[in-house]
Amino acid sequence: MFIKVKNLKKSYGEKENRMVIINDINLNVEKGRICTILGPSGSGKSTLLNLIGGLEEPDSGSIEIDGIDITELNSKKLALFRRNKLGFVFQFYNLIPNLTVRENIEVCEYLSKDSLKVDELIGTLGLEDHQKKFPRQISGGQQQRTALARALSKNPALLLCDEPTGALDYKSSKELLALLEQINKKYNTTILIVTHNNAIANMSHQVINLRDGLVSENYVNEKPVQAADLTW
Ligand SMILES: Nc1ncnc2c1ncn2[C@@H]1O[C@H](COP(=O)(O)OP(=O)(O)OP(=O)(O)O)[C@@H](O)[C@H]1O
Repeated sequence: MFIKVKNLKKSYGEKENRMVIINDINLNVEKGRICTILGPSGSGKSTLLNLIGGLEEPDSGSIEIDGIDITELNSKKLALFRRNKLGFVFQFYNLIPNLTVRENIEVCEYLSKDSLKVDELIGTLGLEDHQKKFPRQISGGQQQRTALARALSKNPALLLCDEPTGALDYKSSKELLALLEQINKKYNTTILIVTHNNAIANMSHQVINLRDGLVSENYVNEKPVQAADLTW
C-alpha cells in the first residue's frame, strides 16, 4: 500500500478553544491511483492533505508514504522527504512573479536527482508558446499548468492538489483535469485531489468523503470516466 493513514488525529487551539479537526482517520491508497477527497466546507479536507504532505504535524497517529512513516521523521528528514517525493498544487498557483514560466519550472527541477526534463514537461503541459512569458502575461489556466509543471518537475511519487481547479473556468478546469489524468498514466504518479467539485470523483480511482473530521465514505471507482467526458 502506498499511503497508509492510521488513527490520525489533529486539533487546533487550546483548552476551551480546542477544536478537533481530524478525528481518528484511517485510510489506504494504492500506488498509481487518483484519489479524490470530498466533503463539506470545514470537514478537514485541506488539513488532511497538509498532514499527508508533512506540512502539518498530527496530534497522534501515523502516516506511511511509500514505506516511510513521515510522523517519525525529524524536521530535516521530513523536508528532504517532501523535496524528493512530493509535489504540491494549490488553488492560487503560487508562482514567482518575476520569473518566467520556464524559470518557475526550473526552480524546482534542479532540486531533485530524478527530475523530469523541463522541455518534456513544457511540451506535455502545452506551455511551449508561453515559456518566456511572466505569470502576469498568461491566463489562470496557463498559470496553473505552470504550477503543475513545477510540482511535476522533480517527478514526485505523490502529487497533492488542493482545489486545483478552484480558481479556473470550466474549460481550463477540464484541461487541467485531463493533464492530471495524463500524468497519472504516463508516470504512474499517485494523485490526491481535495475538491468541492463532486464531478472530479467520476474520473478518480478512489473517492474519500470526509464529514466532521471522519471518513464517512471510502470507495473504489471501478469505472472512472475520462476527464474529457466529465460534465458539471
Ligand atoms: N491553522 C489553523 N488554526 C486553527 N484552525 C484551523 C487551522 N487550519 C484549519 N483550521 C480550521 O479547521 C477546520 C477545517 O479546515 P480545513 O481547511 O481542513 O477544511 P476543508 O474541508 O478543507 O474546508 P474548505 O472546503 O472550506 O476548504 C476549519 O474549521 C478551519 O477553520
